[in-house]
Amino acid sequence: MNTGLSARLDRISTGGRYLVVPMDHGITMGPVKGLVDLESTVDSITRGGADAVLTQKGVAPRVHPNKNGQGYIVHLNGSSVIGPDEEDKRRTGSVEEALRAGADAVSFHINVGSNHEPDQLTELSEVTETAHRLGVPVLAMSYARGPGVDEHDAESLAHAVRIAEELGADVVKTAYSGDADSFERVCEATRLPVVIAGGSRGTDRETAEMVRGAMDAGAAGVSMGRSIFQHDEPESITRAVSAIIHDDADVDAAVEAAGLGIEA
Ligand SMILES: CC(=O)[C@@H](O)[C@H](O)C[C@H](N)C(=O)O
Ligand SMILES: O=CC(=O)COP(=O)(O)O
Repeated sequence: MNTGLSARLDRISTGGRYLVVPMDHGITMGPVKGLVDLESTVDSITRGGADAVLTQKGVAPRVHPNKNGQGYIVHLNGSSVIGPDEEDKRRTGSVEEALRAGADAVSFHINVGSNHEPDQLTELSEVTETAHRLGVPVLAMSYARGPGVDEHDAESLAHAVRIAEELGADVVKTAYSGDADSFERVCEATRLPVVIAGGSRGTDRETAEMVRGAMDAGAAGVSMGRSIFQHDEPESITRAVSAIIHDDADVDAAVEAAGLGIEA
């Protein structure tokens, strides 16, 4: 048994449920709302109930003093929207660097269906080998993304999450298919805990309904970035999402308990 790996998984989750807030978008999108004052955002979302925050290695010194003892994941590849091909995620760090940056886990993004899929499958496989040798869990961000690929098609998402398991990941994140019935098919495709990305920010109710639907379909939580870190009240929206993930709250109770009853 890999005791280091399971101990570290416990640091980024609560009772097998995951509320991870990724903030690696500084490479993808630049210093967007919520990422300029990263320190304050990290403090708010960890006070609101996030199990872990996720960033690229360079900003680790800005994360640690503000994460209120919660978990930390370092992301190991990236690309930008102004670069030649956003789907071409390139390595930005190693597992060893992530450990030196104080990570409890690493994450790696693959675009299943893109022109870069072959290289990304090899790289994810290499990352899981190194990480497991060092007792470090791997969160695979496995998207169905590429020319002619429907990013929300349940069959494609099921294939994407299955690839993550086949390559040795411990947790897999993918996009939500849009409803609980179709997302059940995605969760059934793998034994891994499945967490959903949020995508671009919607209303509070839309965010809560997406999380509730995913949990009803068998998901283990979220790796939700923009819907949380771009919110005017990141601590409150984190509380709402946490109520659904950690306390099985329904949408109305979660939104109201977080003080978000009136839609912004
Ligand atoms: C900006 C996006 O479309 C996201 O889905 C990213 O691809 C996911 C990831 N967090 C990133 O910024 O690379
Ligand atoms: O790393 C990025 C994610 O996990 C998802 O980010 P989003 O902003 O919720 O799509």
